[in-house]
Amino acid sequence: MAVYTEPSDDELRDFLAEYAIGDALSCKGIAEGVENSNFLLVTTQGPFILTLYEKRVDPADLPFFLDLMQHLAGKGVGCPLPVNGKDGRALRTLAGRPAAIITFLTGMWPRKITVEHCRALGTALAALHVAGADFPHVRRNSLSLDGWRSLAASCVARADACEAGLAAAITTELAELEQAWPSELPVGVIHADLFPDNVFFQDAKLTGLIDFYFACTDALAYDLVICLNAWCFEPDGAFNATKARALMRAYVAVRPLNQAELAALPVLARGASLRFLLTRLYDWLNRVDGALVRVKDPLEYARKLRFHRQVRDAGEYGLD
Ligand SMILES: Nc1ncnc2c1ncn2[C@@H]1O[C@H](COP(=O)(O)OP(=O)(O)O)[C@@H](O)[C@H]1O
Ligand SMILES: N[C@@H](CCOP(=O)(O)O)C(=O)O
Repeated sequence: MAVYTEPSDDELRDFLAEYAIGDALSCKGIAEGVENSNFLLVTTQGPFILTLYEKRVDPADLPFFLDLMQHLAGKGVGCPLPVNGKDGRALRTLAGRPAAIITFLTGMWPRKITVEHCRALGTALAALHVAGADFPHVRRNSLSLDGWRSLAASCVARADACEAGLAAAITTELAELEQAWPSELPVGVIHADLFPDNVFFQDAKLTGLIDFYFACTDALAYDLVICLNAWCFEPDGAFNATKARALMRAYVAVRPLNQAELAALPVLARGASLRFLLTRLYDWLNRVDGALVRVKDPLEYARKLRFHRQVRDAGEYGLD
């Protein structure tokens, strides 16, 4: 559950008075998510999502995220739309945090991932990359090598409290990725956090994508391996080659990978594992007292990292 900031009734009333979205009927904290405080706001015009942006979101990046949703929705990608206030602005302040209201997306995220979900995801991810090709803004990925370096520096001294040997594993991996990280791959807008809880389905049909608050400009194939990690491993940690093949093949049917991208997949997958290992480890080591949030398991990503370290080529992910 993620509610870090709870606006008072007065703050909420004054905030909603800036919008023409009907009268508020209820506003309840949402029992999901990790990064921001989210509320289901129901007005006489229907449901909306109210988000207060928290620690990992730089307020200067918010126009990028909100414009991106607008751009993608305009190209037919299912995603929420920012709601403008009476003054035409989507972004304002609530309870001392940057805040926005976005439209409510119907559907549910899948609790039990199937091969069909992975196939639909591959198609949707490629469509997102194609639709983002002419998005005019650029946002550097703050959670790539530079970000991993500083996260690792702030975590390694205490990492072995999570698992013996974790500090050494992180240090070794980071040093190797510094050498091997590819720099010549096709880049564009990536979602960068397309986990199952950010993809909605209704009756087995993918209805849309949410949570664009890590979106940035980076290697498109990196986005694909983030999904590979998040969707193609079983709860017991086993890699599911059938799900991987479905995801990968659906993606390349819309946006083929070039030879450099194919060759880079195992290294990119290691980077994607280290990225989520480090943010989870940071959150695990710095748990916020009293926050309604479920801290995710860093070791899940330590195990995925170990898996990718022994992968030789993209064939093992279902691509020849
Ligand atoms: N536009 C939306 N439509 C419907 N539900 C949403 C929408 N945005 C967020 N949610 C709900 O809020 C939850 C948390 O949102 P998310 O953006 O993933 O939060 P966080 O950025 O904190 O991880 C989602 O799992 C979903 O239940
Ligand atoms: N997906 C990340 C955490 C970010 O949470 P989300 O609710 O924004 O998807 C992880 O699993 O570590």
